[in-house]
Formats: sequence, structure tokens, C-alpha cells
Amino acid sequence: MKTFEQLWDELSRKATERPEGSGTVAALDAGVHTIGKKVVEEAAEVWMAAEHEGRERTAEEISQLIYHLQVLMLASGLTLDDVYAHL
Ligand SMILES: N=c1c2ncn([C@@H]3O[C@H](COP(=O)(O)OP(=O)(O)OP(=O)(O)O)[C@@H](O)[C@H]3O)c2ncn1[C@@H]1O[C@H](COP(=O)(O)O)[C@@H](O)[C@H]1O
Repeated sequence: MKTFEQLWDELSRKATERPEGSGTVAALDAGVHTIGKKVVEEAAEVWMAAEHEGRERTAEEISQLIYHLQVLMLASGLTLDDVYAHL
């Protein structure tokens, strides 16, 4: 299990160190357009899970949406504080 901030730290490290086999590095190389489409896809899956698939599937889909949002933040050069400033 990890928190939002722990995942962010891990993904930030991966973006810098670019380890072999990292899906995050591959996503960052694919770019904002591709990552953005993934965000939309995962958001739809969150909606469908919440409406039809129960708590566990909804939590799983939300975790995937959070992951893809963080990748989009990295690809856009945003920091956590840039986002937290609007909460
Ligand atoms: N939390 C995630 C995470 N959530 C989602 N994903 C990616 O997003 C995909 C999910 O999208 P899809 O909906 O297409 O996948 P799916 O198999 O259809 O799954 P469902 O939506 O049907 O459940 C997964 O296959 C992963 O590629 C994630 N990829 C990585 N992480 C974490 O990110 C960290 C870094 O990962 P790497 O960069 O790959 O080392 C690790 O701690 C990982 O656990």
C-alpha cells in the first residue's frame, strides 16, 4: 500500500532515473496527448465502476486514475504544490 505522496515520489524518481521496463517512463515518452487519453479512459472506468461494479472495483479504478493523473502532472511539469494551491 502507498499514499498519494509516496506514489508521486516514486514516479518522480522514475522520471529522472528512467529505469528499464518502467511503464511510467514509456508513458512519459508517449507524451501528453496519449497520457490525456488514458486519464479520460480511466475517469470513465471510475464512473462505470461506481455506478455498476461496487466499492472494490471503484477503489481500484480510482487508484488507476490517480496514477495516470500523476503521470500527466509529471509530463506537464507540474508539482504537487501547483495542484494543492487550488484545493
Ligand atoms: N499504480 C500504478 C498504476 N495504475 C495503473 N497503471 C497502469 O495503467 C494500466 C491500467 O490501465 P488499463 O485500464 O488499460 O488496464 P487494464 O488491464 O485494462 O485494467 P482495468 O482498468 O480493466 O482494471 C495498467 O496496466 C498500468 O499500465 C499503473 N502503473 C503503475 N503504477 C505504479 O506506479 C509505479 C511505477 O510503475 P512503473 O513505472 O511501471 O515501474 C509502481 O509502484 C506501480 O505500482
